[in-house]
Amino acid sequence: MTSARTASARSATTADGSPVVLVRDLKVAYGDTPVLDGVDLDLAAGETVALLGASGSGKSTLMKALTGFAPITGGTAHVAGHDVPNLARGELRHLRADVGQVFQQFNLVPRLSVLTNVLTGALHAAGPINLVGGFRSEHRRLAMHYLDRVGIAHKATDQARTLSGGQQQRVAIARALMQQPRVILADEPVASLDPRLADEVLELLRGIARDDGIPVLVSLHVLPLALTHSDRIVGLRNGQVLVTGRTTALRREDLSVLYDDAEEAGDDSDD
Ligand SMILES: Nc1ncnc2c1ncn2[C@@H]1O[C@H](COP(=O)(O)OP(=O)(O)OP(=O)(O)O)[C@@H](O)[C@H]1O
Repeated sequence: MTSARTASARSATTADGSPVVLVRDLKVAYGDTPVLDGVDLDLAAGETVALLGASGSGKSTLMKALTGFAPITGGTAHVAGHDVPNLARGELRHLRADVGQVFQQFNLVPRLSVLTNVLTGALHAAGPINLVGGFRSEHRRLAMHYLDRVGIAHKATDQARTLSGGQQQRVAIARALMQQPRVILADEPVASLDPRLADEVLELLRGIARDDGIPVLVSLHVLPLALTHSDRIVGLRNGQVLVTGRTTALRREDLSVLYDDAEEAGDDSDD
């Protein structure tokens, strides 16, 4: 039987010290249509990498490819020690247990308590058999620890549906942490939040990367948010990496090539 692991983050580098995520020349195609065409990506312990690109550039597909949900047709992708393109079907569960995911829609169960929602994160690793007899006390302690980590322990017994969007996203992040992931992939995690809450949630994710050592890949539509809340930026255009570099070395103008034919890359305010 699987028992709750300790609250400390597991190593965010592989045994030889290489990045947790190492992608080279990755290609993804749906049928005859290429969607990713030669993408390179590294994610190392402690860093937050913002993934930018116009709608349809391939951001979600890249995230899906890293968790075995997109058809990889070439290149290599190592994620938390898993050789993604060559995984046997039964190994996918282990890959997905090592990858915490956060989405635009928080995907909480509205009528369940905040605590129970977080506890479901443990199922990724433990499997449904551990539902029999309910969650163990170690899991409950761990869930409270992570609720405290995201600043929302006082809401533990409230129904998830009663929380604000920003609070719900914090619960979703706590649920991802409950997996004790080796990496977090956050696909447009603040697209439904107002600018102040977006800042808070992105700082929370960055703090988790920095303080807990779990690298975060976060896709964003809004350039100023990426420039404020990331250590590095990877910019996709038509399935290729067009811009990449340390965030402090990039200016908004450097990134405009990602959006030349697209809508305005966005601002971080609604006005
Ligand atoms: N299951 C699928 N079958 C066929 N084509 C797909 C599939 N999923 C995505 N695509 C195509 O792949 C391209 C990249 O889509 P993707 O969702 O990765 O872009 P994105 O950068 O995440 O866009 P957005 O910012 O709008 O979410 C698009 O042209 C899309 O139509």
